[in-house]
Amino acid sequence: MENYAYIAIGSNIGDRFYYLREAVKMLDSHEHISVAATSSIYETEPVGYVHQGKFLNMVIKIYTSLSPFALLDVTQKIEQNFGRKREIRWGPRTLDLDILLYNHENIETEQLTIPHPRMTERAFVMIPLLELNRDIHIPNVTQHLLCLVDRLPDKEGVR
Ligand SMILES: Nc1nc2nc(S)n(CCO)c2c(=O)[nH]1
Repeated sequence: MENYAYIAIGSNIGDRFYYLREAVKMLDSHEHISVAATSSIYETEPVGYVHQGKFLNMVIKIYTSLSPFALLDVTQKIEQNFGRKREIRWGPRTLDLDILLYNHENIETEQLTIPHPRMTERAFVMIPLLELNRDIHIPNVTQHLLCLVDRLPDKEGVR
């Protein structure tokens, strides 16, 4: 299992704890995936489409020999297994699995964008993620911040 990935898990319908626990169990029981770490479970106010119930959110770290697209296929099958219907795009769902990071890779296709495009705007993702790894490197995000810093005019020491 030479690759690692971080996956965000959310649910805001039905037995939310059950859906989160089962999703982790199903991922860990996959022959090409092993769950290395799980964050605490957070209850969070819905963002985006606010007329819906509170979510339970968590983030897990996995090791996998699957490619990012094969991993996406597994996560989508698990969502479907729990009756995930993408009726309202931002609407309520029994289970949501989002691949946040896959090694240090940048992937941009119709089906899959990694790092997840909205992850840094979402406390319900960033808090559990930082709980697992406070030194997380988010490709193409931290570099923007670094290049901003580079743009500051040279200053002698401020002291
Ligand atoms: N708090 C919270 N709000 C959300 N809005 C959407 S869409 N989602 C689904 C994640 O894509 C969530 C979520 O998981 N948690």
